Amino acid sequence: MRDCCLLFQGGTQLPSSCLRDEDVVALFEGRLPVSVNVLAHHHAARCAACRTLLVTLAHGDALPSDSVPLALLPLEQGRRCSRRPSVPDATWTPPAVLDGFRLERLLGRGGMGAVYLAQDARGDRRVALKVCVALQPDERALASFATEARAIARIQHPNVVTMERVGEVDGRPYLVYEYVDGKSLAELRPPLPWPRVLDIAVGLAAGLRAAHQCGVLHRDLKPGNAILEPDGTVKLIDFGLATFVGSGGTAPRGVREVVGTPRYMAPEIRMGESATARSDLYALGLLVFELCTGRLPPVRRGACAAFKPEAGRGPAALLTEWLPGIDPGFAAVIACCLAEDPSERFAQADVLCAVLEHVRRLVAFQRTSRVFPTPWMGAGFPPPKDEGILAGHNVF
Ligand SMILES: Nc1ncnc2c1ncn2[C@@H]1O[C@H](COP(=O)(O)OP(=O)(O)OP(=O)(O)O)[C@@H](O)[C@H]1O
Repeated sequence: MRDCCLLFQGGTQLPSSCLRDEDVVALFEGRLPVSVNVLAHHHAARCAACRTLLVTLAHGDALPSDSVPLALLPLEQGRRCSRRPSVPDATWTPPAVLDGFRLERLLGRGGMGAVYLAQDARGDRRVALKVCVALQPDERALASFATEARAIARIQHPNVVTMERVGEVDGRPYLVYEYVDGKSLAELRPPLPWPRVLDIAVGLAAGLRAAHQCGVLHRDLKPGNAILEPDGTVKLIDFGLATFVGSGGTAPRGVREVVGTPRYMAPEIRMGESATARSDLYALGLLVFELCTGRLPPVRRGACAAFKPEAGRGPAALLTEWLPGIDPGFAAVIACCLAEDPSERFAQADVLCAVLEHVRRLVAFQRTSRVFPTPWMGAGFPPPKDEGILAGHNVF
């Protein structure tokens, strides 16, 4: 039995004792005001008992009997959270030391905040710290920080950035993540060799699979929101526009909302439909197509302002035309993600992930078979020297 709680009496003081069960339930049901939500996470960051409880509940292992299932939480009803605001002109400058973290340099700045490379309080580890730098943080920015904290706290996976702490300074929320020492996919110069992109695609799909299995839709997958480490591991970041899905796999619908980055939005999202796992898979398909070819498939605007592929030239045909050496299985998988009709895409990220892994195994097998000839290989050996998985491409 945990102690009684001072946290929500007034909601402004820093919590000094543990979260009550009803407060934890309210937190997961999205009923806590954003400012109190931040305080709760702040407390949990320092309290092992509450952190364990939150993480356990977030993974759906043990729900209090009177709570609704996590998968049914009505989190964003009524909130209009369309696009991110553009970077504000006048911004707040954080102090050199923020809540014990020494800020070393700016890593990136987006619509919701600035991300710094920082040293943790003991000075022995580097972290990435995102802080809201708007002069007057509005409800949308605060909601984005709270959403990101809740989303990433649920997911523990090597292809998703890890959240280490949530806090608030001068009324501004901040988030502390593991520092991913690599390049965002937006910093790479496509086209990349397609076997390399196949590896990246497997990592992205595995990260999405982990998120979807925890009931989280990313809704803003794009090159700037994935970081590639030198060893080839890719990690999803920036869950500020995420949402939480019901058992049907569809985001709850409040007001009509168009969420995401227009360039990578699925056609149904452009038309105001709710996000699903399949809309995340569409964004993944576009991203992978762009990495392979250096451009997006040509589109024409349809009557409903949805993007439609040019007649007769679907993504698979374009990929094989632009990249004659691409594995046809890989091209078909990308094309399936890019189907205009969501029902023609893979139903779930785990299916996509399994298919991509299968394609990668086949491609590797074909290449090793050619390197190590067997009697049934016939006259085509040796194969032409080309790029490939075995050649160990390095995009850095
Ligand atoms: N954990 C991390 N490790 C290393 N770099 C990071 C990390 N998180 C973010 N960054 C860097 O900071 C940049 C901005 O991060 P992020 O996308 O989370 O901010 P944002 O304000 O939500 O941006 P946007 O509005 O463009 O999506 C990223 O593109 C990346 O370069």
